[in-house]
Amino acid sequence: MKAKFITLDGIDGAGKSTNLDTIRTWFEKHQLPVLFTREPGGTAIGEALRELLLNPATRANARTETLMIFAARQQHLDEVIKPALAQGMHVVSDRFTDATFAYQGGGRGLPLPDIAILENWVQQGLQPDLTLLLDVPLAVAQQRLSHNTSPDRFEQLDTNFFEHTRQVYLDRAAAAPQRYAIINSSLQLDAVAAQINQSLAQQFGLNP
Ligand SMILES: Nc1ncnc2c1ncn2[C@@H]1O[C@H](COP(=O)(O)OP(=O)(O)O)[C@@H](O)[C@H]1O
Ligand SMILES: Cc1cn([C@H]2C[C@H](O)[C@@H](COP(=O)(O)OP(=O)(O)O)O2)c(=O)[nH]c1=O
Repeated sequence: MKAKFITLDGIDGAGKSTNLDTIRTWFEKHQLPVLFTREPGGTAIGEALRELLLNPATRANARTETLMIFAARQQHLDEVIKPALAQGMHVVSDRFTDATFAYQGGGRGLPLPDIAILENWVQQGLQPDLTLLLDVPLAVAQQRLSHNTSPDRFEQLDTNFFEHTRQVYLDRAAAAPQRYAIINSSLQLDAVAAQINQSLAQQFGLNP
């Protein structure tokens, strides 16, 4: 079986961290070799850039921020993702380029075609086989994050920012439905897990 590249994305508070366990359990159950990684991050350079990106004291403008994210992504692809896929390991990345279109494009307002230029330059056509898009209305995400006492630089942003972010995710999923599974993440955890398991099973041609 050709190794698959799967990404997990969605606005802050959509439930990515929580549902990573569901994905781990699914791969264990089916005894498939898998590497879990994340963006920004996944390499020493990427984690150092992540620190900068998420630090509320950092004042990168939207273009600087985008270049830092793609710098981290280039290293992540070359050092981690492509070698793992070449060795037959499936890769699950907690966030990938959809987040840049959604946050830097939708949220910060950078033109989406500018982001697509960097995407092409860095990825050279490599795209995820499947993107699990955890979708929740903003009010649900905000309610779920309300206990968070130390929000990072992005989590401090306002409702307007996240409305646009969510909309870009949904637009991208609508434009390429074969690549995306939109997961209704406002449901109870077991119902969210069932949708994720179903999408993974379909991608691999296995039982949920
Ligand atoms: N389906 C769900 N129902 C109720 N609460 C949830 C659900 N999914 C996640 N949560 C809670 O919402 C909060 C944010 O979830 P988290 O997984 O950290 O989101 P993200 O990583 O996408 O920011 C956590 O407190 C988590 O326990
Ligand atoms: C990958 C990526 C992340 N981000 C932002 C979204 C998140 O708010 C933040 C960190 O990601 P996240 O994985 O949500 O971290 P945590 O679960 O620890 O809060 O980085 C972008 O703005 N653009 C990107 O391309």
